[in-house]
Parts: sequence; C-alpha cells; structure tokens
Amino acid sequence: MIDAVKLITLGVITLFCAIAANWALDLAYQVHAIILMFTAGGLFLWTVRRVDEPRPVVDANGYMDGPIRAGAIATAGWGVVGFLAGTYIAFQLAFPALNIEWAQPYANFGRLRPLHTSAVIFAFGGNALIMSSFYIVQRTSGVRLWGGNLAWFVFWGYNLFIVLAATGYLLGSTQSKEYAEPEWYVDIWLTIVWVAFLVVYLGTIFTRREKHIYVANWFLLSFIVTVAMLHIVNNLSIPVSIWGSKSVQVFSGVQDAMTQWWYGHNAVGFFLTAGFLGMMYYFVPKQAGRPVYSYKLSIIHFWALIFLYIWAGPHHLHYTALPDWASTLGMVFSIVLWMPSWGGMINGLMTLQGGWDKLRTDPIIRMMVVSLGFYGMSTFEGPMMSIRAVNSLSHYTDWTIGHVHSGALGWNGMITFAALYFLTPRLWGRTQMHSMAAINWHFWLSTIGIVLYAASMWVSGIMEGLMWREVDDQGFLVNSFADTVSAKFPMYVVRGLGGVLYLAGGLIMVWNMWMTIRGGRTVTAPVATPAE
Ligand code: HEM
Ligand code: HEM
Ligand SMILES: [Cu+2]
Repeated sequence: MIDAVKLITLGVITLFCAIAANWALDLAYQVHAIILMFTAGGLFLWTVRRVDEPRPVVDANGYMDGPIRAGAIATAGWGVVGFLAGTYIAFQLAFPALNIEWAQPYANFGRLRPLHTSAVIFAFGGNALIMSSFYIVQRTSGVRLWGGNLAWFVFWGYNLFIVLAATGYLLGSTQSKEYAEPEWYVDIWLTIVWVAFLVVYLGTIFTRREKHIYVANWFLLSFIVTVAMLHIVNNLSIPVSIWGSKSVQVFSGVQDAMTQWWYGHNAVGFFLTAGFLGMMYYFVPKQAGRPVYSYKLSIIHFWALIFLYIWAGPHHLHYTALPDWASTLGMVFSIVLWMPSWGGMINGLMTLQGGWDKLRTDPIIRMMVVSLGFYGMSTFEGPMMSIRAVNSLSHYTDWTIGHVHSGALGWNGMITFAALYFLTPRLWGRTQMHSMAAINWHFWLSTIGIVLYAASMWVSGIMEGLMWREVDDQGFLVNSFADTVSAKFPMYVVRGLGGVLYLAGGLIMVWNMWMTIRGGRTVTAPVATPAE
C-alpha cells in the first residue's frame, strides 16, 4: 500500500517536472525542473524494483546509524567544497582577474559568495547538525530513530535542497536575502524536509526509554523548532508564475529589512550557536570522559540564551531607517547576551577540570578547547560590535567578516572536526582514527589559518573604518573609496593564505576519515546501552 502511494506520488512529480521543464521561464527553473525530474524518475524505478522486499534499517547495535554515516561523509565532503569556494573568493577579492572572463556570469564573486556561505553554513554545518543530532538523540534516549526510513528522507531531502540552492546561485536565481537566497520552490522543499526532521527527532524523544531528557537535546530541539519558524516567516513571498523562479516578498521596506535580520541574526543564534552547543554538550563530556561541569548552569544559560537571542537582530541595522528604539533594543539585548554565551563556554571548558593533561595528549580535546575559546571570543566581540558607537566604525568593514569567521572557522568548524573524529571510528566499528599525527597536523593548520584570517581582517577592517571617516582640517574627506580598496590588498593576501591552510587541514581530515573507513581493525559493536 505504502509503496503504491510512493509510486503514484513519484510518478506525478516526474510528470509535473517534465511539464515544468518545458514551460520554464528562466534557466535556473528549467535546470531545477530537469534535476527534479531525473531524481523523482530515478526514485520511481528504484522503488518499483524493491516493492515488497524486506528492509532492515537497524544496525547490529540496535541503533539506526546509516543516515549518520552518510551524514558524516557529506559533512566532510561539503566542508572541503565550502572551504575551497571561500579560499577562491578570498583570492578574487585580492586579484580581481580571477573573475575569469570566459566563466562569466556564472563564476563571478557575486554568485560564488552565496555559494560559499551556503556551502559552509547549510551544507557543512547543516549536515553536521543533522547527523550529530540523530546520533545524540538515539544514545541519550536509549532507542533507535523513530519513523524508520524517514531519517533517510531527511538526509537525502536536505542534500537535494543544497544541490538546488547551489546550482540556483550559479545560474543567477536568488531572492537577495542573505543566508536565505534560494527561491520559493526550493524554500517549500526545505520546509517539507525540516518538518520530517522535527518529526523524527520528536518521535525519538517521545519513545525514549530514559526518563530524563539530556540537555544536549534541549539545545538541538530549540534549533530545529526555531529554524522552522525563522525560515517560514522570512521566506513569505508570492511567485510571479509557477513556471518561473522569480518571486516577490510579502514585506517591503524597513519591515522587510527587519524581518531579514531577525532571521539572519537568529540563524546565527539557533543554527550556528544553539545547535552547535547541543553538539558541544554531548561530545565534550564524552571525549573528556567526565560529566558536564554544572548541569544547573546548562539549564539556566539555555533559557537565557533562547530568550535573549530573539531580540538582538536590530544590531544589524544600526543607523538605518529602523526606529531608534528598535536599534537600542537590539543593542541592549546583545550586550546582555554576552553572559549566557559565556555560560556555555565556561561550562564546556570547566568540564575538562581535573583532566587538563589530556590537552597535551589528545588532539581532539585540543580542538574542542580551541573551539570553545573562539566561541567565547566571538561572543565577546559581537556584543561589543552591537554598541552603536563601535558599530559606526565596524559596520560595512572587514571587521564584520573577521568576526564572522572567528565564530565560523573557530567555533563551528573546530567542534565539527572534533565530532567527526569522535564519530568516524565508532560509526564504522574501528578502534580509533587511522592517524593521530594527521589530526595533530589538522589542528595546527586550521588554528594558524584562523589566526591569519581573524588578524588580517581586524587590521584591514579597523583601517578602512578609520580611513572612511578621516577628514582634513577643512572638514573634507581625505580618502576616496578606491584608496581603501588598494590599502587592503596585503591583508587580503594574508586572509587568502589563512584559507589555504584551513583548506589543507580539511583535506587531511578527509584523507584520515577515508583511511579509517577503508581499513583498520573491526571491533565488535557494543550492544545498545541506554543513555550513554
Ligand atoms: C577556508 C576557509 C574560508 C575562507 C577563506 C572564507 C572566505 C570568505 C570570504 C572571502 C568571504 C567574503 C567576504 C567579503 O564579502 O568581503 C566570506 C564570507 C562569509 N563566510 Fe567564509 N570563508 C571560509 C570558511 C567559512 C566557514 C567555515 C564559514 C561558516 C561555517 C564561513 C561563513 C561565511 C559567512 C557567514 C560569510 C558572509 C559574511 C558577511 O556577509 O558578513 N566561511 N568567506
Ligand atoms: C553574543 C553573541 C553575538 C553577538 C551579540 C553578535 C553581534 C554581531 C554584530 C553586532 C554584528 C555586526 C552587524 C553589522 O555591523 O552589520 C555581527 C555580525 C555577524 N555575526 Fe555576530 N554576534 C555574536 C556571535 C556570533 C557568533 C558565535 C557567530 C558565528 C558562529 C556570529 C556570526 C555573525 C555573522 C555571520 C555576522 C554577519 C552578518 C552579515 O552581515 O552578513 N556571531 N554579529
Ligand atoms: Cu546578529
């Protein structure tokens, strides 16, 4: 019965996409219709061949780890793609000739930049969050993922969304909202996938055998629920035609700007922070072999964090058409936000209390510590940049870019690498990673890469901010915009080199994961132990 419903649905989708490809008004829409037609058609054939066959979904250990293994590979693979794109656009800014003539308009900076941001945040970060939340929720609930193959739908559906987003940017389809560039039909698809994600996650929590819901799940659930809300409201738009990708936003003017930055800021707060804190609260105690430093602190800073983050968005719109009161509100909440952020950092770092010697021997712990250090640093820098007087210097400059990347490369990147090193041997039944020395190399390459990135952007950002406001004794501006651009050249080269080091570290990780998965001694998987 269920197979029949699936086949009918896939058949209808394939047919609809074929018609859509024929009627398409623009290239991006047409290419997407063709991609979806082949995907749905392929799935149709695949389903036909498997009708009525038994489908084992569980591993020998009682958990459903297939989608997690796929997610770990996707995380590492997309990570390398995203870092490569980042390094390339970094060099494009230093050497504009890299906007190669014959590759226009597809490979210019304007199209590759959103490709980079989506590849690192949504493809690398999103796959990391989905696969680790599936791992964590099973282990802390003592049951396997609820909903059978729905978890596979989440994995493939999410990655299809990434492919549609990425190809869309290259072909020039965008609704021009930062971090929410994909057009309406891609947004609808993501909504469906995200609801499935929520259902799998909640279903697992509801059927848990462990009475207590471990704090990592609180953070992960707040991430899933809030991202759903942000995504739907920020993407409210009306398509011009169902046969084309263009749509028109429901909000306009300053309301649209505020909605956009309510979304953008909380994407940082719930995607790049709450979700990753969920990872931190599971993997740090596990790797350190010690319980969380203070469970009470984790609960208090959880509620403080989610209550405060939601109001801080206006700090992205200081000195705009936004009313002053809203801008002040955003600033005040951002400054208060410093405290619960550091609550998380302190709780993570103090978990290592009594085990600091591991810092010398265990490169994975070292990655976690650097990650928490950068989390602390960027959540100090952020509140400071929210102060209107500071923002008048930092806004529109590379200082913002430096802030972004100390959070992204330092906090999100490093905790994800640590999680991958923790998970790979366990998911493939190996005793440990293929090479500990390679992890050490990765640690140093990425740490030095981040330092080069952040330091060069501080110098370049503060320099250009000061140059823009420099006036002579008559009150005339001293520098033209082009003067600031040429003054930044050396810093852009240093940032690019930082990217090369970070990318090299990522490639070493991929090699190390590959060697671990391929070879190594197989250990017998432990029988499901509730609430690990
Ligand atoms: C090899 C590492 C990386 C390099 C070289 C790199 C480089 C860049 C460059 C050149 C830009 C454009 C800056 C501009 O427009 O002036 C950028 C933007 C951005 N990148 Fe990266 N990036 C890297 C990794 C990452 C990672 C891992 C993340 C997130 C997890 C990330 C998130 C972002 C974001 C959010 C922006 C937009 C910033 C804004 O609009 O303020 N990047 N990156
Ligand atoms: C207490 C925590 C934080 C506060 C109060 C904060 C505040 C700020 C402020 C004031 C800006 C500059 C807005 C502008 O002038 O345009 C900014 C930009 C940004 N921050 Fe943070 N930040 C925090 C933590 C983080 C973390 C941990 C990350 C990453 C993991 C992050 C990612 C970003 C991104 C991506 C942008 C650039 C947005 C854009 O213009 O495209 N922030 N943040
Ligand atoms: Cu913000």
